[in-house]
Amino acid sequence: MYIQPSLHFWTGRVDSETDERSFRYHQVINTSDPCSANQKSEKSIRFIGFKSDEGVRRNKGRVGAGKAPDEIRKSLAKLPWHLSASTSICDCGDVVCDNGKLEEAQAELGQAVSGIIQGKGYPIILGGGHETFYGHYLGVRSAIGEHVKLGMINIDAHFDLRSYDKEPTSGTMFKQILDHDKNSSYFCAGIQKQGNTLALFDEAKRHSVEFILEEQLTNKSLENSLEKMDDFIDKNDVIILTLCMDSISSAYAPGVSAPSPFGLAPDVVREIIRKVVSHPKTISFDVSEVNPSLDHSGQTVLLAAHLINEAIINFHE
Ligand SMILES: N=CN[C@@H](CCC(=O)O)C(=O)O
Ligand SMILES: [Mn+2]
Ligand SMILES: [Mn+2]
Repeated sequence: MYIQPSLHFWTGRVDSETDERSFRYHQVINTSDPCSANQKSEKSIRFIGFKSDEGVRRNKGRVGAGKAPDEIRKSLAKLPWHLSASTSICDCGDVVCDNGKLEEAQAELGQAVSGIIQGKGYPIILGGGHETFYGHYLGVRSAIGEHVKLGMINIDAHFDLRSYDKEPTSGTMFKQILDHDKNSSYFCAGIQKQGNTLALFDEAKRHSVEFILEEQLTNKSLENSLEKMDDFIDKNDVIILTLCMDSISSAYAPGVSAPSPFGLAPDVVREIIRKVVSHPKTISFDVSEVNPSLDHSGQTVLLAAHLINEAIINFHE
């Protein structure tokens, strides 16, 4: 079910009502229909929420991620706005997963994402469990057509290549896509041996997945990893980015279904995001797996908001 956008959660401190250089997100954000054509702005960032944790429930995880979009909005609202007036930012509302109908909700998210891209906007999807990514993908594929080479970059502790024979979950999206879409390819940064069985590593090999282990993604060896990502970007026509918040160390991101004691440091994730979104081939970004009900003092929500802010500041810059 689609819910119209509202400015209800976009509130915060007002340093000035007239000086644009003092503005925060809540003072610049508008609402928009996902399918409305873009206004005159050079760059149009559009949020769409995906209120679902049905994929996590089916994957036997800890539910609560469906509550993340509004919490992330509340945190983002308060951040200073660093872009010029030529960038517009709109909230396009939410898609809600009702009565466990995940496949319908993913299709609906796909329609919203596709509408945003066709209107020349850049979708930033506020998940939701990581099943958000399947809807994200559906929308992008529908907007770009089936023949375009699509590179999917996932920052995650997990491959999410599980079998969907029984049903799709938050752990199956990449297998669902790679099994059917021969023009898509997959790069995963932050993979953990603790988070994936040997069988999942075999599955990754079968699908020619490129990946970097979490232990290889330290500040010291980041350059090398970023070069590998560059090579992946070069091989594709369009890039989409997804961040599974459980890729980040549980010291910084405790509010997730599957926490990672050996997860990535936030500044490493920030560098990867900067690198990927600054590339002109990148057209969309989602942040998934924030679970506000498991969070400590909202720190995972706040970190997600700060990383989204980084993506917005660096988009095609
Ligand atoms: N999106 C998360 N997927 C992980 C969850 C792992 C877990 O719950 O332990 C996966 O299926 O591997
Ligand atoms: Mn994960
Ligand atoms: Mn995941």
